[in-house]
Amino acid sequence: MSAPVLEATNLSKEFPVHGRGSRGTTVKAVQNANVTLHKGSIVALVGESGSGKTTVARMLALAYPQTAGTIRLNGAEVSHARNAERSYFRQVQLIFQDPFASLNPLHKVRYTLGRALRIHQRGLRGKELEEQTLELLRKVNLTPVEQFIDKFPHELSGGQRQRIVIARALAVRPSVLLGDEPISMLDVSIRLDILNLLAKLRDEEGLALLYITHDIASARYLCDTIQVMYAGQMVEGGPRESVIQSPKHPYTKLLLDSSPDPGRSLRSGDAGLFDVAGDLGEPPNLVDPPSGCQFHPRCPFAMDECRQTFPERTEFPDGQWAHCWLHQKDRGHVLEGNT
Ligand SMILES: Nc1ncnc2c1ncn2[C@@H]1O[C@H](COP(=O)(O)OP(=O)(O)OP(=O)(O)O)[C@@H](O)[C@H]1O
Repeated sequence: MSAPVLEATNLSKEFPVHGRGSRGTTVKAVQNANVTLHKGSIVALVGESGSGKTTVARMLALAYPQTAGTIRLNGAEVSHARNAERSYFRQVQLIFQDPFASLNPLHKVRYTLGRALRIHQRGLRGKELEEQTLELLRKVNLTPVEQFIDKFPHELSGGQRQRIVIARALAVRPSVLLGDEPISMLDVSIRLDILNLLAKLRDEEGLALLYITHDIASARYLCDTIQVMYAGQMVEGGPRESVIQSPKHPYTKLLLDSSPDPGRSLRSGDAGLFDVAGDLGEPPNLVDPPSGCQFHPRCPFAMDECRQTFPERTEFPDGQWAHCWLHQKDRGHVLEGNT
């Protein structure tokens, strides 16, 4: 495999808690997270609400400084010198959940995209600017392009707005897209179209993508690699089918069991698709998280070790890995079956 485009190692984030009596208290939002993104490949970061996915994305986008850990873009550690940051911001683009909030309601598509294009190509104007704007609209499948270029955000549907947000990100020719739940606020009927667009951008533009979701079925549909987060800790990861067919962490198994059948065809148009069903129970309080593996209070297989120490990473032959004491204790077989 080619060298990583973006690589984060042992990233941690603690947020200070404000208020009376909370001096020195922090929310341990992310602990020792590793993410590696390659050109032409999509990694899913899957976990329930509050597991730290957005915080990881924001650290990767330099929107939050990390408490610990390193980020490397094309092998070079991220420097906070102003010029270096500017180049980083161009190469790493973040796409949010809500396409309406991401667009200025007073600006037409032509202005929004033109402005982004000129960030990368300062002298761009006139016919060339128009041509490149139209080309961006084609790339995100908003055709016939003439119908869209002079629209305001409120004249577009949610899916069309998210395509404009993606086109604006592409305008600066990034190498990495970070999509934070990019389909979760869209109508079910168009979610698949946006996932297909992201897949096309991976294949045709060679982008490296991080796809953040609470829904493992959409991760399976889109992504090459899946990583699972629980309460700020990365608990499992690996090639998509290995993680889905043979989860190595009890939390991944719970997510799969609570999800609408991830094996069901996404072409079925099932309205419930991409929404986690079932009761996953309460995630822990990250101000005072459980010791050891944070999943242990909910884990049917919890042992003494789980309460004491977060387990080392166990590697499996096909690139799958997990942090779970079951494997350290040769008890991984208890996870087999029923997924
Ligand atoms: N700015 C902040 N200040 C304090 N705590 C924060 C801040 N941002 C996030 N947190 C806390 O960090 C933890 C992780 O939050 P985060 O938003 O990263 O999770 P998430 O998996 O993206 O969830 P969601 O899908 O709901 O956005 C949560 O406990 C959250 O309350």
